[in-house]
Amino acid sequence: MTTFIVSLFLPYTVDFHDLPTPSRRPSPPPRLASTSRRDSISDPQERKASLFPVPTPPRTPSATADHEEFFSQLQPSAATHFPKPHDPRSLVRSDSHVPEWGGGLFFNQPRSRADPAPPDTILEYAKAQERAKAAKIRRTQRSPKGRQSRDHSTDDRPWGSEWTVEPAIQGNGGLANAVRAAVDAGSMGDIFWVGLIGFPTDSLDATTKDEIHEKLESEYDALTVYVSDSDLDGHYVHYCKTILWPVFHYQIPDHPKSKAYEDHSWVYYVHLNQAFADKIVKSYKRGDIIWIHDYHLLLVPAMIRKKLPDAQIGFFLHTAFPSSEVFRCLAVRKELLEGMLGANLVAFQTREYAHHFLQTCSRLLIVEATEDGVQLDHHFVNVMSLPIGIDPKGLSVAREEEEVLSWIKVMQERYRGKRLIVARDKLDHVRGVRQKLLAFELFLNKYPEYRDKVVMIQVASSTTENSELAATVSEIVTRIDAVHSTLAHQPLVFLRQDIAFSQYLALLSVADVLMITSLREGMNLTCHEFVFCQDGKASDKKHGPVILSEFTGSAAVFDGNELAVNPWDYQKCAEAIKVALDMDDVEKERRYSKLRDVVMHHTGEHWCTNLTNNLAKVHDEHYRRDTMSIPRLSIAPLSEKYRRANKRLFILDYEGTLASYGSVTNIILTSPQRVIDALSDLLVDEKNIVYVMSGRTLEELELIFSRLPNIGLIAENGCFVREFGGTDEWISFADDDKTKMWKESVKGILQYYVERIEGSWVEERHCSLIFHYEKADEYEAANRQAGDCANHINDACQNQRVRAIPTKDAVCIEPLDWDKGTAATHIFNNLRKELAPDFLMVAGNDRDDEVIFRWANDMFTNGTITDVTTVSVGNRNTVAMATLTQGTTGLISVLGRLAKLT
Ligand SMILES: O=P(O)(O)OC[C@H]1O[C@H](O[C@H]2O[C@H](CO)[C@@H](O)[C@H](O)[C@H]2O)[C@H](O)[C@@H](O)[C@@H]1O
Repeated sequence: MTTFIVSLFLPYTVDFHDLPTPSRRPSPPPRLASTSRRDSISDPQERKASLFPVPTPPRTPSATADHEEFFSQLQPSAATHFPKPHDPRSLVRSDSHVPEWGGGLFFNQPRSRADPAPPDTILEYAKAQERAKAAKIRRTQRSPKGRQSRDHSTDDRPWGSEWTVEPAIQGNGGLANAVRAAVDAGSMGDIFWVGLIGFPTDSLDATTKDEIHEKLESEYDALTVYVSDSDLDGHYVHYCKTILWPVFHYQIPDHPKSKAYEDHSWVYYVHLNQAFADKIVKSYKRGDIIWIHDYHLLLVPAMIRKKLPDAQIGFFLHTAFPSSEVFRCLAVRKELLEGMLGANLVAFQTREYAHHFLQTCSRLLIVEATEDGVQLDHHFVNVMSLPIGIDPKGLSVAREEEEVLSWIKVMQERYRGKRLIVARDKLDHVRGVRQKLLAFELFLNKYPEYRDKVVMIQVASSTTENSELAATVSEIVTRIDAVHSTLAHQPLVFLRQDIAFSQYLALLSVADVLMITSLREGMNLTCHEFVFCQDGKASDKKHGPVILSEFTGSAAVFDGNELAVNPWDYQKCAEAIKVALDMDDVEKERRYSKLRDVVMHHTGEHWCTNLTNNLAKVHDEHYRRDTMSIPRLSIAPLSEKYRRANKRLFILDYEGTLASYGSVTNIILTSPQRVIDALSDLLVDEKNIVYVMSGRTLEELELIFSRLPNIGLIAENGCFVREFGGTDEWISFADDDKTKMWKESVKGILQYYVERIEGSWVEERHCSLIFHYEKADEYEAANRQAGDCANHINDACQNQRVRAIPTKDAVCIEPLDWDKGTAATHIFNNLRKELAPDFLMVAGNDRDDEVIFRWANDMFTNGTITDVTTVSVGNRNTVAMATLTQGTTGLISVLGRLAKLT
């Protein structure tokens, strides 16, 4: 059994050695400040000028230039980008920030043969297509037979004779580190990476491609997908980067260029996704697990599902998932959702993104979405959230490296007496660098007393795609420098290029504050790395605070222990800087220990292992259900029974059966109006007696069903019954004194868990107690403790005739003697003789409905009721006679069809 980790880029690439390297430079060892350029200046005047440069004209601030030189002692190259440049399997940066795709930045690699300039209009696009076609024909005519791919119309260099496998610069470093950590810990088994090799490959001949494929497959457990340069360009540079990436980060592209491109680049997106699906299908063996990652490959799950109906497929989205109102702006939107829904399990970084996805499916695909997933016509797709994390073990080794330790010393010396605010972001609109600089500028204006004491070091690698943003940012940098720099101090160090890995770790270690102001971001592993590096093992203990945009996934996991900011609120961001700098040690410590707990618990390894376990579980449930012989509810025989009946009794569960789960006042995913309409249609027929059963209190049920005064109700899972026919009275089965006693004992136990699980709480109903932990800070830990809590109560309260049942995000404690089955018995026994039904239909969806299914099945087998139908809505294993996989919508439509029969 192998797990395929499918991601756009492999964690490996290839460096060709038969050509000169464009930007590779030998990496000098870190030098202490005394060896830096300005310290070598002997003339004191000149030295002073160098130390304290005067503000310079716009766009070339000298302060920055000075610092750039300082940091460029290890200017990024393959040798400085990775902690272990010659070990392709080693830890990499979580966030790679490659400024240019396919630019041959660190390695000798071919350039793209696709048309580099994105046409502005559809007309230009059509012309470009024509040109490309003609060029292809010319190339084919020139090439010798069988070697069509080896043509060099744009690049005649012979790529191929000598190359080595190197760690990839492109791609998702966080994913690579997480998988590696899980494999090393032995929790993943065999894996195969599936992805692109990280550069355009049209210039490679077939033999070289085969050789690379073979080496990566046999020595690096990696399957290379080859696509044409134009497919890759259209997919990545255009559809992904100009359409999906902005939209997923709440930036609706309305630039004319984007609009013109939308329809055309979609084709390339499809092609590339298909190439990935084909590769996986070809390599798949029964029992293999397929994990597809991120927004580049949204269509792959459904493409694989088409060919491999039983495969175990998981999909994880690393970016944010926007609200349905934003997602629906995409021209091709249903296809994207349907593509993702080919998986058994679709997972997100946070609950918010998962919830957005559920709502989007519900609204755009008109399917039923519950908290657990999406109910499609023939199957259920589970949806969950699980935040990715870093690899503390790997990072711990990396920061012990001599180079990192030297840089820590260098920086401590260089910035002695200053408070350092640091950040490393790609200069992309979504990272909010502009907003951060404006907030910093405001901070300097508002609090001049800090001007000489604070330095913000902002590393921001830019791309040509974002030249407008780069220019705007440059202006702000220049302004800050011109206004706030003095002879002795420059408060802003703005680096327009990336820094070496060792410098990055050193910077995180010596900083006082980290400031991240992304306008949206799936997670932000830089924060996690900062927290890890602040523990004082490699440098002085810092335990510095994190100023973090509330729009990042990391803010959701840090849960208020960061200094959360809205990046558009410059005033508040400026204040947050002050709060961070003024924070006393006790408060720092309090926050830091919480942040560190999160970082050390939500590691990449934990993420990988949990995703794999969850996928196995849901796949097993889906598969088991499919192979079980419980028939689907068949409407024709049910209609026949309905027609011939003289009196019909319906007992229908509410949440999860008639309506999706939700609070009484806020039922988001399914409107109860449809439920009310369906039930009132049934109630029109005098032959029908209808009861709704629920775990909710009598007051809640009265509220929900206020418009159906005749309806019978079963509240608190069988502890109360309001009889059919329009009475206001409730029959209570439980003894008040006994209830009071057991509640006292159970509350004592629950108190223990409430104190230990932050965010948990106890809801008291008339005859039951519910221990809720859906908002717990540490959800996984809470989940485990909830299991203990249930066992604890079941052991301790045996004599009090109560039981604790773990349900989703809660433990329900209720009396043993009263349940939906006993309520149904009561109802049936009390029906007057002339109302005795010869038709019974019971519908439920959860394990607490099994008892009433059993009761109803018995009524049929012992001949008490002629026609009985028990239906389980959803996909669980059940004793019901039939299942209804279309979910609540399916049940409502069945009831609607019955109500129309005469
Ligand atoms: O720029 P791309 O090649 O399109 O890749 C997108 C980004 O992927 C990685 O970030 C994503 O995954 C991270 C880990 O789960 C998460 O923290 C981040 O929010 C996601 O966007 C990669 O780290 C970025 O450099 C890429 O830009």
